[in-house]
Amino acid sequence: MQRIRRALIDLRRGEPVHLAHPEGGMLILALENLSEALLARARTLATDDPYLLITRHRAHAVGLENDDDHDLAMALDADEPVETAIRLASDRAAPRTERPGRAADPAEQQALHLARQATLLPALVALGTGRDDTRLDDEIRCGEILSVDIADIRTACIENARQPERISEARVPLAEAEQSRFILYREADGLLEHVALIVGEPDHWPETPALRMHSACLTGDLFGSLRCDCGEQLRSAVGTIAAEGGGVLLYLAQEGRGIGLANKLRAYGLQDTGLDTVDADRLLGFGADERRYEVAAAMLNDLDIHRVRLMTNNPAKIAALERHGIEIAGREALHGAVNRHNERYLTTKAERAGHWLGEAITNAARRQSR
Ligand SMILES: Nc1nc2c(ncn2[C@@H]2O[C@H](COP(=O)(O)OP(=O)(O)OP(=O)(O)O)[C@@H](O)[C@H]2O)c(=O)[nH]1
Ligand SMILES: [Zn+2]
Repeated sequence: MQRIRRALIDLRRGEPVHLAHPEGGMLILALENLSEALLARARTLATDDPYLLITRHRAHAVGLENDDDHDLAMALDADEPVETAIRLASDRAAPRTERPGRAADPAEQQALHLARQATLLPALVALGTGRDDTRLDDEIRCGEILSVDIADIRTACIENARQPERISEARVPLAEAEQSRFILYREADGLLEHVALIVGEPDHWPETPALRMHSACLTGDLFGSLRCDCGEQLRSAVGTIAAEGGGVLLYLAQEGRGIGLANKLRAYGLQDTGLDTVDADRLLGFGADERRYEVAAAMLNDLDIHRVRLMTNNPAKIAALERHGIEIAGREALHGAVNRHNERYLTTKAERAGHWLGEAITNAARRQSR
């Protein structure tokens, strides 16, 4: 797990990472850190030419032929590989291209998974490496290049989700809920931290406590952004939980529906050119919602909470918690105000992600389709 964590950090820092697998290995470079110098360094350690890996979402969004909806491996122009890679995969362009791609193999899919875990753009340049390349072996041995076993990526991800550890806690009176306690959990690889906000005294909670499972939104929660409804939902949830006699709010480090703040801001840029929130994420290479809820369920288990009334408009959250063994005894809606900046975002959530957003949004959607 330590090695996977270092792989994420190396990719984020613009270092090549070696993925070892039985049929040989590959060096991967994060597209968003790609430069002529980085590619030149990788070339000295690899046996094959560089090629590009992109997700099926990106392929679909830019209209590439991809019958079976696979992640794609694509050749790069031999003369200008860096430029072609950036043109084909970055958020700066959405080219139509006839360039043929082949389905990414399982190792390449895991490589893309690593880029997503690192909350980088999910696009990589890969170069095949030989079995007994002394130069590469030397760099790996002296720690210049990290080599991880491809099979370890998925295992590490699963183990991580199962073991968020309770690290510290404190009483923190809040404006909307004076009797509140923060408990901080850290995922096993040491990277992500999530908070459980305990409102009221658990011994005096209603038999089925209210739960708000809230994904981080720096722009909305902290700065009151008008582009979304998150800040209002957060504060109103805390107030409602307190008024109902107590319960819990999980504040999850899943900024931007799991794509990270950097990519959320990229997506906002694309939305300003006319795309909706789902299509913007797809163009960047992400699915409509990249969040997972194993960690949330593990935190609830640790808190000995197994049955809740969930405060959400999102059917996927209910399904995910039930899948992870939490009983949902009821749902409470949670609406923020609609304004001219968030109207389209909320309408898209209702129409494309099936959120139950009530009359205000149905009316807004009707107005937009006129
Ligand atoms: N990718 C992306 N994420 C966004 C955008 N606007 C808001 N978000 C993120 O969407 C998430 C919303 O989280 P929640 O309010 O917990 O979840 P929800 O899916 O809206 O469901 P509810 O429980 O009904 O609120 C946060 O992580 C925000 O950062 C956007 O335009 N693009
Ligand atoms: Zn938000």
